[in-house]
Amino acid sequence: MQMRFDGRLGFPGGFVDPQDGSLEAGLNRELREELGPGAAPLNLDEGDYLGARCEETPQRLVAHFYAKRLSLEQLRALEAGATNAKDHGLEVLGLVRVPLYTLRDGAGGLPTFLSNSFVGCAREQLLQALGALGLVPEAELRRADAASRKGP
Ligand SMILES: O=c1[nH]cnc2c1ncn2[C@@H]1O[C@H](COP(=O)(O)OP(=O)(O)O)[C@@H](O)[C@H]1O
Repeated sequence: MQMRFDGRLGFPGGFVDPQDGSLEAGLNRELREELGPGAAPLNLDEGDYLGARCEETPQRLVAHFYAKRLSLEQLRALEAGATNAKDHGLEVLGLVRVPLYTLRDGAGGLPTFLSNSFVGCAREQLLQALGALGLVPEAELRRADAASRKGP
């Protein structure tokens, strides 16, 4: 995920421009702007689509969500290039890895990460992506979600 200019966590992405031609073209343009030219090989397509959520506040919008599983080498290359991205230091303050585990105290790791502030529906999107990509078992996701709502 990324730390945004407003101090909240969110996903790389943004508004589609009329010139983009398609949702995926807009998404891939935004990824290059926020993650740098290293994002070009990612080339997300319709097969990576996970669904849409609607938002009424602070503005009415439909948030389309895509997720793609990367190899560790691909992730490292992205991270290494991200500080050269056009938006780095402006809209994007840095990339963050998400802890995919829960520590023995039942709170450290994913539950504590989920207690951060997220923009829009990004928290729900994160849980959806971790399940859909098979990165965290569904039962563990539900436990982490519940533990993070309980607080310290
Ligand atoms: O990662 C995300 N997941 C879901 N919604 C998001 C995410 N990032 C931004 N949004 C939503 O998109 C809208 C615009 O976001 P942003 O603040 O980045 O654009 P802006 O700079 O044009 O205001 C906000 O309503 C926000 O809730």
